[in-house]
Amino acid sequence: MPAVIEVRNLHKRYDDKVAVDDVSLTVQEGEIFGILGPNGAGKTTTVECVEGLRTPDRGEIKVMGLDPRRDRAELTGKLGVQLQAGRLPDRLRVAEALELYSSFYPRPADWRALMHGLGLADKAKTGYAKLSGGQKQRLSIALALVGSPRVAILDELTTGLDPQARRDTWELIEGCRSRGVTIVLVTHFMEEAERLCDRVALIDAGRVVMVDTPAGLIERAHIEQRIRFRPSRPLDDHLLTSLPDVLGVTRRGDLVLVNGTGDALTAVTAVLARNQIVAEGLRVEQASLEDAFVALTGKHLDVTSGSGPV
Ligand SMILES: Nc1ncnc2c1ncn2[C@@H]1O[C@H](COP(=O)(O)OP(=O)(O)OP(=O)(O)O)[C@@H](O)[C@H]1O
Repeated sequence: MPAVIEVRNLHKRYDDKVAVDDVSLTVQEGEIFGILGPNGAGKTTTVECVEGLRTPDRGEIKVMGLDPRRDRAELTGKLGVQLQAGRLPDRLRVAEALELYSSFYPRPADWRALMHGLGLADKAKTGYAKLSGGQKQRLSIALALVGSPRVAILDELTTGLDPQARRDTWELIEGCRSRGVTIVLVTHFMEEAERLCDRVALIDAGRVVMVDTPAGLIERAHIEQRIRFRPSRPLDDHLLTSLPDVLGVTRRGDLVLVNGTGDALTAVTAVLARNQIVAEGLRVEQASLEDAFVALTGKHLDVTSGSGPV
């Protein structure tokens, strides 16, 4: 598959803050490529350089063989970019915005179909300022896709959407992929990355930690078991972290989550029994992308913006 985006040794700093520190990425034609990482990892800066909105300090970027800054005019129409919130005039109505944007492109998509597909039809005559956060978000996705781009870059695709709208949006994005659109998806929703992305780049502190399929990342993190339970008495994590089969221990409320290799379950239950601790609600689960992220970076993603199950 040919590469549609190539980023080589990208560096970008803001004053004394290094935001992107030697990032290299290749996005192949027709894939959904996820960029996943915690807040402040440098995801947005990276894609803004790819979009030509920021000038890198160093490095090389090619989008469909073009330079995002020098060849900006030529890229318009081939590259769809999701607008950040609040970038439209307050009184511009949904249908007007879509019709206007579609008029900018030589081969636009059917904007009415996009409006329906994103659940905005009943808001066609509503001004931008009167839309809810989720509706603005959906409009920004529609505007990114209305030019029928070959490549779309979607930053925080479903942030602020309710579970149903999030699922609908995922379907829409899958529909785009099946029509051959290449999609770059910046997200910190693990479930979204796992469901949609063909490959994911894990980014942390301005660097690419690893690029692989979601399943490949999980495999590379060598997590074979994920055990969760509620201890009947206070439990010192060190009892578990000192076990050779345990890769990591995290807490979620009163739940203890243990990632481990093949024999972790036996080792954990033995140590709990020795300490007269009952593992209430004990479950062994399949490792997720989130577990892989923690194992590979030693960090949790910031999930304050609500990556709960949908
Ligand atoms: N215009 C700016 N001026 C100064 N610092 C900035 C600017 N934009 C981003 N930064 C800093 O650069 C780092 C990377 O930010 P960036 O927005 O690229 O990260 P991100 O991974 O997209 O984060 P988030 O998920 O929170 O959007 C952060 O420390 C951020 O505070």
